[in-house]
Amino acid sequence: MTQQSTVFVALDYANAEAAWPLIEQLNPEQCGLKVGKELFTAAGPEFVRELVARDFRVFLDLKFHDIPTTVAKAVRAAADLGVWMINVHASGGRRMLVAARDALADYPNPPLLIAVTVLTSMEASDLAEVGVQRQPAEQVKYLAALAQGVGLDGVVCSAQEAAMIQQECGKDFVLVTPGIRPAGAEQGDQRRVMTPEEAAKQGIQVLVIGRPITQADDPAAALAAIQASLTG
Ligand SMILES: O=C(O)c1cc(=O)[nH]c(=O)n1[C@@H]1O[C@H](COP(=O)(O)O)[C@@H](O)[C@H]1O
Repeated sequence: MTQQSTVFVALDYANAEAAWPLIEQLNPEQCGLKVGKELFTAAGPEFVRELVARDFRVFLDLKFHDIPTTVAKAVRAAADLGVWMINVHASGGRRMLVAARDALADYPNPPLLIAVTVLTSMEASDLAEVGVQRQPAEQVKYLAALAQGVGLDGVVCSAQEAAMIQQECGKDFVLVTPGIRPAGAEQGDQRRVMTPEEAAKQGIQVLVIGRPITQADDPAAALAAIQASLTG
């Protein structure tokens, strides 16, 4: 029996005013919300607290990648907002991941702590340019093993690597997959993509979807159509 997938809408808007019209139409029982670098930088922690107060599960996607002490403190600041999930870059290394994990040790209800493996916008040639000779899937597997070994809750990867990670890390390890594109949707800067239907069939826990929803003429209708396709 595969787990049900939850769609997290990537609120990649310039500011809170631009994001509210869509949020007002969403039901916190039906989807989660992802706040990333653009909106967080513009709208700040108060905006995130407001989403949490409205009972939304919030994925605060700030992809921390810094020295261990800085990341540990940033992780605590994020957890203090009451968000459901946060992320750090696995390539920050073991000591940084341990510091992030330990920073949450005394929280009664800590957010899920997830490691970004290889960004879904990257392909083999992009990795080679930063000195990584492995294929993306191999590098994802390598970093997922590191993250799981340290005790993180899961990883961000592309849906193309989901089956492999489930086999290596077990089905309780949380998979978060951006790069989701309905058939016919524009790929944009994403490189390792999959349709929502295919991703949901694999039992991926969190499907992150941005532009196919936020840039649709009717974003709420686009989300509803995607959700209908997951169960259909
Ligand atoms: O951590 C993320 O959320 C993330 C990791 C990754 O590897 N790729 C990726 O696209 N994301 C985020 O997922 C969202 C994808 O948005 P769309 O490409 O518009 O669906 C963006 O907000 C990205 O910042």
